[in-house]
Amino acid sequence: MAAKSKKETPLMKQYNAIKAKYPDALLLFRVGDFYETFGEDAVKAAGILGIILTKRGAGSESEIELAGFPHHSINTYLPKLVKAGERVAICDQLEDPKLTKNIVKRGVTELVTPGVALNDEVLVSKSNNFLCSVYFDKKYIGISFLDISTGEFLTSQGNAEYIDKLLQNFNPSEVLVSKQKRTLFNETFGKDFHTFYMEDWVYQTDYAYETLVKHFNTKTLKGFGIEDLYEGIIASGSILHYLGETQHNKLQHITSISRIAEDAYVWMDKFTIRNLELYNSTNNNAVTLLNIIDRTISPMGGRLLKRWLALPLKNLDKIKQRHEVVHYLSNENGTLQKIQNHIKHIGDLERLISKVATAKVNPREVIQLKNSLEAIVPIKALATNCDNESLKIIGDTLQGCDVLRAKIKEMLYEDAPVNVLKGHTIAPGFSTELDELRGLSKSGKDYLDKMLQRETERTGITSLKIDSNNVFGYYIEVRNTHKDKVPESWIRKQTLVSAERYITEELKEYEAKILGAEDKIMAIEQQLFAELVGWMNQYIKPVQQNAFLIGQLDCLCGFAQLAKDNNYIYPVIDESHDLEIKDGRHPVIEKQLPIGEAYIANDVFLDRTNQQIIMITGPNMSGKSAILRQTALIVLLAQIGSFVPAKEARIGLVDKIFTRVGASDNISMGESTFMVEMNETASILNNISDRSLVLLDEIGRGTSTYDGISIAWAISEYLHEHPAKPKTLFATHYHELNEMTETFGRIKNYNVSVKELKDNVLFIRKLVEGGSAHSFGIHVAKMAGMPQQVLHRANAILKKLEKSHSSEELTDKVKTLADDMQLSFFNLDDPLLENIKDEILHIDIDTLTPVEALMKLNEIKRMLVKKKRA
Ligand SMILES: Nc1ncnc2c1ncn2[C@@H]1O[C@H](COP(=O)(O)OP(=O)(O)OP(=O)(O)O)[C@@H](O)[C@H]1O
Repeated sequence: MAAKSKKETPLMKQYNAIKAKYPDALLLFRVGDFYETFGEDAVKAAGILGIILTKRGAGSESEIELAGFPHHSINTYLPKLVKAGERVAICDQLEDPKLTKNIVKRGVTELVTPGVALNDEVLVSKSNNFLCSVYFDKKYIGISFLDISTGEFLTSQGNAEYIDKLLQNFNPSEVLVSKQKRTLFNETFGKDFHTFYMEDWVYQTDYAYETLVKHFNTKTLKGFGIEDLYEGIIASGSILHYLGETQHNKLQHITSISRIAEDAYVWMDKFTIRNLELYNSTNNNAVTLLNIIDRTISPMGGRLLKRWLALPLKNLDKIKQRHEVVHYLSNENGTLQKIQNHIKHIGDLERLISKVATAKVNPREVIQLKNSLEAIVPIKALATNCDNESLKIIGDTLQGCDVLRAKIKEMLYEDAPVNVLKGHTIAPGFSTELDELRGLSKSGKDYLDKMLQRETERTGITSLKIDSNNVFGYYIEVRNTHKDKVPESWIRKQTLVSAERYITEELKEYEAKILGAEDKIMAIEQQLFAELVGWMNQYIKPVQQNAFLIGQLDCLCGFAQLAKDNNYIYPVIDESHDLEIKDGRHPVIEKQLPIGEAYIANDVFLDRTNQQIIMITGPNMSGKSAILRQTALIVLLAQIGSFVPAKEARIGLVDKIFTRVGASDNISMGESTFMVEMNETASILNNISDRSLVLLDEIGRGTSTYDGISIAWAISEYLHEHPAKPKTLFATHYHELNEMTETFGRIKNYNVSVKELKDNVLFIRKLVEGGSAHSFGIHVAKMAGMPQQVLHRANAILKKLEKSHSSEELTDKVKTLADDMQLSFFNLDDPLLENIKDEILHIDIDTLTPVEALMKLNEIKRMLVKKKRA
């Protein structure tokens, strides 16, 4: 809020006027060498940054909270504010304070928000930082994503489920929504996103279209293939509008917009992405698939791999091309190593060139850009000479950018500084004027050295020193012991404890030359550097293209490296509907096992004629979920172009992967867990295709046993009878479902084998044909340290239950058993407990003294301790 007071100083008046324009941003107000915050902003900033909160005009009527930091610390403090979710308006001095008698003109030069950041400290190198905009229309929802730090701009449209999935995949840092759709957005997509609400008028077709064609300088949007995306266009236009509002007007690096083609990629809904823990996990410490497979070296590769993982391919040729490159590179170790070594020297090309476009690049970064492009030269040569078509194309398409590199080399010192004002930016030989001034400045300094020598000899003062400070420039310093030898012509300027400082006519003359030259040098260096950056803008597209190609190459090299390190194989991928995995492994679990423990590989075969649905039973912890997930992950890895953890794999192209895990700890949005589970499952049943892979893990367990069995049965039956005949793996505790094979020909029973020992089970973890007779939950309870009495009782109940056959009988049994349980709480089978019970019942409380009571208690305790030791 703006600070209000009757006695407003001119500065506060200016502050309040600017703040009123940015009411929802935290305003950093430049005053001299400081950025100040006032009022509520100051309270917030002090809290987030841990800086001191003081008061301006303390005690007076215009008292207001104040917190600030030195302007040069902006890169330390700004990211902290943005990471804390603040929108930060940076208000700078727009004129040189020395040149005006009035109050300095100030204005907001940039509005930094979580989705619009170019600052290295805010950005994570291997992650995109997407700003997103969502537009709700009657039929579809439009969405667009823009990463201003890399220039990527994408759009799409679809139903709520699809948009939800995209939001999950792209994980935007900030989502723009029209003010009027605030509630609708929260209801549809939840409240986890950092949202900003814009005026409704921004979301209009004509305005959006105009904004986009104006930005791209085209007549239509046809060339981008998004012309018919009515809702997508509105969402995209609104993003550009927002960038304008936040003072981001240098956007030449946003060179195109592309459509996220829904049909081109494997459909995975958000539950599946979550369940498979592809790149996020509900458990922060959990290792994700991305952690295991990411062998990329460059930031571009890291970001692209995430995208590939979110959008696995459905196009057979494209998948095969990637596999062929991985195959080639994993066999050509020398080439792989060489390419990877060169990639190590490539910086974040995409973000560097974006900084060029936004004029935020510094000299050192331009050198980095040049060196990165230099590292591409040998990569281009290696790829072009490869014996693989796709690599050759990458090699041919990579741009040498010779002129750009030569120009940077010609213009800049190799060790140019971060700050152009530090000097030593423009290389010698580029500008005659600059070289002359540098010569002058240097000769001026040489002259001073000579002068010092001459004066020392003339005066006989041995400790004579020439130095300079900000107050009176160059001076000669004489220690007190030699004061009497100072010539009369010298003018005394300053007296220190042990020395005096003088100036001379000659000294001042040369000072003017040196300082004048230095000021000019600085101005010329700044100007030439700005010219270079402006000139570099013509290279935005080729550099972006290089960045993309290097990202691809990096991902493919990463896959080859992964295949070698983790023993992955070349999967066969075809148009069939079969899925045949021999000795498949879970890529993440196999890496997490304790040393010495080997992952037990398993075969899985599914088709649409004989074995469409596999019903997997087995005790808890036996590895059912692992088999389900590894099957999905193997398919997914194959379709992003990677090799897979198996001995052999033949995969008929999959177009949708669904996984559902029965609700247990899955409570969300206030609905009952069972309801959530059923909703999620319903969405599968409504979307299946003949190329879908469905994985159901303990579906139905969120309700009572009989409900659960009935629902699981009905779902399996539906999937079996559905004309699409989707390939399905169903893990369940309900061994009753094994009976389905009698009626449904394409359902097959398997179980994850275990060996039953006397009173324990040994997990073999092999998937074998056949159902299992009962659940082993009690054994797991034992392993978990459940008290003996409970285990004992559970076994007794289980035995009785297993004897029953009809469901009615079963229900009756369960009921009587429950009654039994209540009545006989004390009637535990343990003879010791019986003894204790007797002891207690025989105590005559009326005649018992306190000491006797304690002794009795001690006796009981001893009985128990004895038992425990035995
Ligand atoms: N094939 C395997 N080889 C080695 N260890 C395995 C294998 N499969 C699973 N495990 C280990 O066993 C643990 C339990 O596996 P998983 O969660 O798949 O069991 P589950 O049968 O689904 O259990 P629940 O029914 O309780 O969900 C895993 O976390 C993993 O550590």
